[in-house]
Amino acid sequence: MYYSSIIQAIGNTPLVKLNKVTKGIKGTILVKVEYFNPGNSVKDRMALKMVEDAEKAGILKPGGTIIEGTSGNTGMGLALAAIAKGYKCIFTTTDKQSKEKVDVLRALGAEVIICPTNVAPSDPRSYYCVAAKLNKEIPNSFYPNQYDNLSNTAAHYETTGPEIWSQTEGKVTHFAAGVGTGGTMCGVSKFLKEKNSSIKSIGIDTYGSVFKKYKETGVFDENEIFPYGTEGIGEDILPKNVDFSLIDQFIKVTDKDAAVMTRKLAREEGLFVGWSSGSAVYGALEYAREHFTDNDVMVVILPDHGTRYLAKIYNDVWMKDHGYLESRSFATAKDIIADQKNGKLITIAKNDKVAEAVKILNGKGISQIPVTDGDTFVGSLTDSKVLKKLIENPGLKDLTVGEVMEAPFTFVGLDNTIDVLSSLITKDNTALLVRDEKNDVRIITQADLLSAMAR
Ligand SMILES: N[C@@H](CCSC[C@H](N)C(=O)O)C(=O)O
Repeated sequence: MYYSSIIQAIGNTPLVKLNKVTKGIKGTILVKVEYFNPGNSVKDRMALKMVEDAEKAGILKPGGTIIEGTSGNTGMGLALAAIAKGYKCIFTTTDKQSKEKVDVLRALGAEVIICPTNVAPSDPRSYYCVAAKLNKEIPNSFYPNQYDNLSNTAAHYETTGPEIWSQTEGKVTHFAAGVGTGGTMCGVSKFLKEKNSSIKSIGIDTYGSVFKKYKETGVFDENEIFPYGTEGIGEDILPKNVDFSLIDQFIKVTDKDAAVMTRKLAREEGLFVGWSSGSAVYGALEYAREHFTDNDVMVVILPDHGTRYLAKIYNDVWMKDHGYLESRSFATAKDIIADQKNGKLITIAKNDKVAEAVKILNGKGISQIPVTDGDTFVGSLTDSKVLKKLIENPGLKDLTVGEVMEAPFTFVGLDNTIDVLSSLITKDNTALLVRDEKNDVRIITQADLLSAMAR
């Protein structure tokens, strides 16, 4: 048996269990290793579909030129489709993307124009605008526009989703993927949720991108936008392929946590993957650590291959220059809880009275307390906020904790370093929770961080 062209080898990628980085986490975490596609990324699937749908619609004609704005991987997929079908390619990309990606695009015969990263999407210099302008100027050209072209979502609805369903024999309970154009996330989620509506979808976002805030508030907040390093996920626009109703929640992952996890995937699991794979696994494990039972099965998409990041995250000098590999060792959450005198977590039940909570806060000399409902952490109380509310309304003490509580404290990983932990403590999130090696939940407060820094 043989394929008549390399593009027929797209899809049917393997599903592999994670064994080491999941230590202490319940359930099963499986990764779909998309670098097995011929262009070494998940984007081959949608690139081929966008080209074939355009051909069917008569938008892409023989001898035509494909013009696309890409962080690299979609370009690779389009270039393969173009070679198989006889089209030319011009890609615009940004100056933050790795040199290896640009080199591969050029090796596949494409023309590549590098545009500035730090300009607004509507700026004529942006890679979106330059691609759109070239499309207007060049006769017989086709601009797929992967962000708003729904063939992108359809490709994953037709291929990636069904593969995951059959590879897990319908046992998948959760799906996690980085969100950039939104096509992978939403195509797979749509398919899986149609099969079993209780399947949860976790979108992985970056700091500097608008998705998480938009999902939680419905507001497109420009203050969320700033330059970030992670390539291929996160956005400063709302692509039409992102259907927020198909994504149950977003988790943001820092560039550093993603980079460090990517290297762990290579060294501990033998998965030589790209930077956004680290984001996806880091975020997925954060979710699983907090929510999973033994029966849960999560599938996480690993979008691309490590060769694209050899000069970046797989290079120790680059990692140190970016503060991702510390030459001096920073304390981690694990060190901080090991130094706590009394490790036992004090909690209050959601149905207890506020008066009882105040008694515990005073009696134990603590400033904040997590609120539970059975085994679940559903909220939090902080002494200064409770005091302020009681001054405004003394009758509040007879209400239940559930009626006055704030959002639950954020869960962190045992290996999070003090710099990451301190960035997560804010006036709205005054403490952090972490599961220790025995799976008991422990609390880390600002006072713990201060004493760790003093040491
Ligand atoms: N804004 C992102 C890229 C979004 S998705 C693009 C896609 N992965 C591609 O291969 O073209 C970034 O900052 O990288």
